Amino acid sequence: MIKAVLTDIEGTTTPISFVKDVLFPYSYEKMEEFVKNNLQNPQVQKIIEDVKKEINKSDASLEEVIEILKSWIVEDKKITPLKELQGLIWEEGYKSGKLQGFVYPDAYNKLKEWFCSGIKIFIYSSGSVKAQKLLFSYTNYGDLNYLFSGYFDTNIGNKKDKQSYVKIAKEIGFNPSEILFLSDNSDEIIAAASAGYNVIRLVRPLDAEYIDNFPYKQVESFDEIEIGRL
Ligand SMILES: CSCCC(=O)C(=O)COP(=O)(O)O
Ligand SMILES: [Mg+2]
Repeated sequence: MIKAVLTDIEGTTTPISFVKDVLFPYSYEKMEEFVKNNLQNPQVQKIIEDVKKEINKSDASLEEVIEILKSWIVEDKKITPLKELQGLIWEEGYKSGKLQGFVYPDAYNKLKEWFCSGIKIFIYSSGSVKAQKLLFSYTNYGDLNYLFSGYFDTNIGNKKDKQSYVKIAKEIGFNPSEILFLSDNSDEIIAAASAGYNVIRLVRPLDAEYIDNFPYKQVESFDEIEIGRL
């Protein structure tokens, strides 16, 4: 019996285009100014040090660090210090009204239905926990954070790594067989399934295609998910 849902964001609750065409360009354009204006912020200082560690170059200049961060955005690298920094940059965008999170209507309706029936809902995204909370604070349906019992990002591990799902199950206190994981990414689906989760792959028509002979269920919308039937 499913008692908890763990869901991805990009390509699952939210269109890929919102992340790639709105959030990423915003962080790219603001990166240099934000880092230079926030050099006294201990979080930014730690992020800069983490980037230097990641590239194995302890004497990298600030300019080099900024260029690396920007190149990671272009390459859609899911590297933790970049994701942490993007969360800080997007905060100003959401708070000023320049950014508004988007959640698909079917995802909103189904998440609300599950929440009302006592299913615990958790988020697992490569975006930082701060970025996740911001996106769901400022959506087309208002603040949706009341729906969620917890949030996970790459600090718990890579989304394509089975161990990340093992750790999340332990942390949220459910057996993997009681959890349904939702994502558009087939590698993430396979990793979660190998940890014993129930899984469904989202195939949003504008974002993805059905994979032939994929061994797990694939759906276009949350409307097609009936938890009681799994
Ligand atoms: C939390 S909003 C930003 C999403 C993001 O930065 C990202 O890389 C999306 O990855 P996901 O794991 O949600 O597919
Ligand atoms: Mg995704």
